[in-house]
Amino acid sequence: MIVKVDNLVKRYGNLVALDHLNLQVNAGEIFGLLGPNGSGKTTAINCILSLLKYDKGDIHVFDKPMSPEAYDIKKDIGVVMQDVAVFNELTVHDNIDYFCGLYIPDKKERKKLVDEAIEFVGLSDYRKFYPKKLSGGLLRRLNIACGIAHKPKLIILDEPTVAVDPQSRNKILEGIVALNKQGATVIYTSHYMEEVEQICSRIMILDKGKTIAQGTKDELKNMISLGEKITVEVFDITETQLKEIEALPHITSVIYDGKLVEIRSTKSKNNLEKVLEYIKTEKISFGKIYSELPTLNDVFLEITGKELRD
Ligand SMILES: Nc1ncnc2c1ncn2[C@@H]1O[C@H](COP(=O)(O)OP(=O)(O)OP(=O)(O)O)[C@@H](O)[C@H]1O
Repeated sequence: MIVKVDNLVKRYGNLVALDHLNLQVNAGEIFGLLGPNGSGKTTAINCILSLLKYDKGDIHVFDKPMSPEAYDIKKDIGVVMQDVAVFNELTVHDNIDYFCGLYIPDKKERKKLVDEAIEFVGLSDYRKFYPKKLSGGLLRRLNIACGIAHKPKLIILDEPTVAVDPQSRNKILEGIVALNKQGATVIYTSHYMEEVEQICSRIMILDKGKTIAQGTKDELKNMISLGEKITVEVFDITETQLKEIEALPHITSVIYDGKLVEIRSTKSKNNLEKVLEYIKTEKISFGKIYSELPTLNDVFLEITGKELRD
């Protein structure tokens, strides 16, 4: 097991930031820690890294007890924190070289690793740039290169795409998948459910310091009763017709905002067909009609009663 956290409790004064958290990360996974702001993701990461003291619990990394002095463990971990931490006085190349040098003393070996990292995050054209001259997205990519250049076995990324342009975001996500394919185990925290769905092999959803669900994205979606959401663009529909749609088999709710009818149903075959049949029989004129499978936001919504997004 790469990381094992048992019954972790962390309090800040009276606030319980982590409430008996249990977590296991297996070799080769991209493990996603998904939760709204303030759910405890960063606190969990900081405890795993022994950056924070905690009130109760056990943490093992690479099957060894983690502690602030566990340097043999730390050398195999690459960390990319939420706030960019690079030296403004050093160029892109020299920043990466500096951080890589903390782990790799051999100059020749380090040169190869630094060049690879620069190439990997797509900063080849910016090697001699100072951080102040980089856009937010490029700066994040530099931050990532500094954390991963020494090819650690475990890479922990805490919300690496916050406030990043779509091009850099895609580059970052592709890079994480590539690092994983090269053999690194990854812990990825985010409050963007789409990203977590896209790259993570297993996901834990946190809320208020507690695990509310975990599994693959399909397992998570199977935990809830929502089967699909059907949306119909309708120009004119009566209250009675909306009630009749709601009374169709497997339909759990119908909401109309004056333009779109949102129909939620439980898991069952032919829901869309039945809705379409009704609309045709009633000669209701409609524009677009489409069906969507549940998202991780729906999972969060059904379990907690609130949206994942702020
Ligand atoms: N140093 C601190 N002192 C007091 N409270 C803190 C401290 N750090 C975090 N908290 C609180 O602990 C809870 C968990 O915060 P944490 O930063 O771990 O959440 P998060 O899921 O990482 O959120 P975000 O995405 O906003 O970073 C929040 O209520 C936060 O306000």
